[in-house]
Amino acid sequence: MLSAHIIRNLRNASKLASVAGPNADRIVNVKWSDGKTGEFPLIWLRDTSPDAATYTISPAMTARNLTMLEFDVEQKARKLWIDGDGDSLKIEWDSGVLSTFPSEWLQMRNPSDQEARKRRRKVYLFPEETWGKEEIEKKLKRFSHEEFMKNDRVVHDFLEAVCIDGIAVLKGAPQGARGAIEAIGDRIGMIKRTHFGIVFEVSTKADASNMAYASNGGLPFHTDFPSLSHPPQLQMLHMLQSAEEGGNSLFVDGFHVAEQLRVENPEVFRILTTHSMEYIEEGYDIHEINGKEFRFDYDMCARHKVIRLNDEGKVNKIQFGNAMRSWFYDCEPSQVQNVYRAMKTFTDHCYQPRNVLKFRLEDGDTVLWANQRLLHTRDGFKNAPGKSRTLTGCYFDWDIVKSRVRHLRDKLELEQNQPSA
Ligand SMILES: C[N+](C)(C)CCCC(=O)O
Ligand SMILES: O=C(O)CCC(=O)C(=O)O
Ligand SMILES: [Fe+2]
Repeated sequence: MLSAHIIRNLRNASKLASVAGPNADRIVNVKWSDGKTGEFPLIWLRDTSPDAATYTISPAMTARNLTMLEFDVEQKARKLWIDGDGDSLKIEWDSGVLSTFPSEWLQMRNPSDQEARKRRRKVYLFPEETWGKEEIEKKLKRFSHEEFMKNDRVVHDFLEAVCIDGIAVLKGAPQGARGAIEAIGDRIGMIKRTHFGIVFEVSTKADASNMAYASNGGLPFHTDFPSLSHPPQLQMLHMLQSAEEGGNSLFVDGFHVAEQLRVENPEVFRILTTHSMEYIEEGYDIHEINGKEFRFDYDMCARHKVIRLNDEGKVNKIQFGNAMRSWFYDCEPSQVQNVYRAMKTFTDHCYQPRNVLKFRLEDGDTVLWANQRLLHTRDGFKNAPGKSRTLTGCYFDWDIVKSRVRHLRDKLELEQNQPSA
């Protein structure tokens, strides 16, 4: 949908000066009065034409009517011209459809403008930099829980920080009151349910279903649920009752550690990016669903590389958890020793003081982070008499979190907003 922000820009857009083509490559050349130029593929102009024959646009949906089965990708235009004193490009197609492309519409989508393409790529909200201790201590964003609950701009800024820095904090929810996770979850959109329920509670329990529930001991750095082939992409924890001593939260940017290893220890980097580790998680968890106690039995098994690279060779996922790591190494026995050396070096890097962010969640504080980027843990703790350290938590997936950021950019008319159809 065109937001008011875009409509306002439309009025300020510079005028179209001329149109030429299509040429032999079926490119239409456009010039603006300020000297800017644009190369627009003719078939793309037909396909994206902002009109009711091409798109169904209603308040609840924008969707293309054209089907690829029927779409003639060789179709031609009868006539192209600049209309309304340079306000728009008009194209009359052989089929009879008439398209109108406002000047600003073309400028924002100009396929030959590198700036426009760069701007567009930001829509994926990928992190641009990794961090070590010093960087994150300077830039870690903290917002008031109360402001988050009532101010959409704070929701946007908080979630944007989580996308870019991989972590952000909400301070000062009502102390000792349950329901913060649910309330924040509603404000974000949709919690991701796992075999530990919608909202889980971290406290020391009998018949613990997880190491975090088993004792007041510290835990090793891990990402949650390497046992799943699609582990939750984000994790949130809220401190209900902090420990008397210890129980600090520790985080490390796994992307940063991976980049260090790429430079400082290429052989370890090679092993961790090529050798899959297997993780198993067998047991059951009892949690509440719809007010009733619910037991879920599971036998999870998945394999991941500790460091996963995307097609361009950039680090894009980290999975590691020693508690669930299995006995199976799908390689020649002679390679196993080096796999262990690599895991050990990776873990040593995670614990290097230059990499670790450590802070204490006070009662009423919440932290949200990227579970496929950061590794996290807590240190050991001692409870005050009768006061058992308790956190509540849940998971999210990026699609929901990023959708919320984009939606708010549109709703609040923020400058980062991008057009849809
Ligand atoms: C936090 N909790 C217990 C719900 C899940 C932890 C998953 C893991 O240990 O990988
Ligand atoms: O106890 C904590 O602070 C964190 C435990 C943990 O690793 C988790 O909940 O995933
Ligand atoms: Fe965890």
